[in-house]
Amino acid sequence: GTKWTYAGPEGQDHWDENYPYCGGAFQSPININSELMRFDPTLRPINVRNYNLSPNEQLTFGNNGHSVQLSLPSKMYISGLPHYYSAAQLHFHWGSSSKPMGSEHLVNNKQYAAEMHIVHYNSDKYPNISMAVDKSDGLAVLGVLIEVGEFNPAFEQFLKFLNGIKYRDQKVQVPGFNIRSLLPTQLNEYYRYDGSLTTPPCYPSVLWTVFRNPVTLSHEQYMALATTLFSSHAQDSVSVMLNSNYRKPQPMDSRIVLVSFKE
Ligand SMILES: NS(=O)(=O)c1cc(-c2ccccc2)cc(-c2ccccc2)c1
Ligand SMILES: [Zn+2]
Repeated sequence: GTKWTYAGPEGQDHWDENYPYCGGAFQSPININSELMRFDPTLRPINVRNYNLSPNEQLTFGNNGHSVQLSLPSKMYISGLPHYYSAAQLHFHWGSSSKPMGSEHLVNNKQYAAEMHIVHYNSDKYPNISMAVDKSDGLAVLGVLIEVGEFNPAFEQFLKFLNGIKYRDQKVQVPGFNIRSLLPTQLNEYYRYDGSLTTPPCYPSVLWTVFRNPVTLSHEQYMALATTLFSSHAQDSVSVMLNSNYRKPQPMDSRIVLVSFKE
């Protein structure tokens, strides 16, 4: 597709000029506001399956110019949702060194330092993610809010490779590890709503699950994520830093947020 950025002439306020869904309904992210929450006792804990990957498995960790993403094998899946959803990839959104606030979802107007998304597709109905990405019941994304605090050894298992993917389209292979260790302890406490991809083409195809409890990165880990990467290619004459890669909160329209916990 055409180029898009988070700021400037191809920035998020212009995405709808080339990607009409970005100006449509059911967009993500949102500000998850207490007034719009409704407790739903039917919301089951999220079950993650085959997330404990062997170190013999190699995962591709790459800089796609808009984020860093880790490819995930489709044998990983989640249940406890209306369908089984198989994993495809995980990636991040973050702020900058001067502004350590770059999460996409806000909770009662609080923006966190960063956010991790684990993208899954409805493998009951679609053979692969490309067939699922633009279907209303196609995707399920797990959102994990990230705040600066304790050092996180789980994240270190791939953050230590960041220097190998400083520039756009660079990739490295990283040994598999337990992806469950990236998630918060309680997978039974989360926010649920119908939304979209938070990047172009913004298809309204995502069943969002944002966990209530954040995980932490140390200040050094956060700064590594926020200051190492470029959105430009290694050979480009002009280097462009990759940071503040988050979309602003979108209109709720008639949506409410279902909540799996009482208080
Ligand atoms: N933020 S997100 O979860 O809505 C998201 C999902 C997918 C996605 C990926 C595969 C299949 C289907 C959807 C890709 C991105 C993305 C992030 C940075 C750069 C380009 C694309 C972002
Ligand atoms: Zn994302």
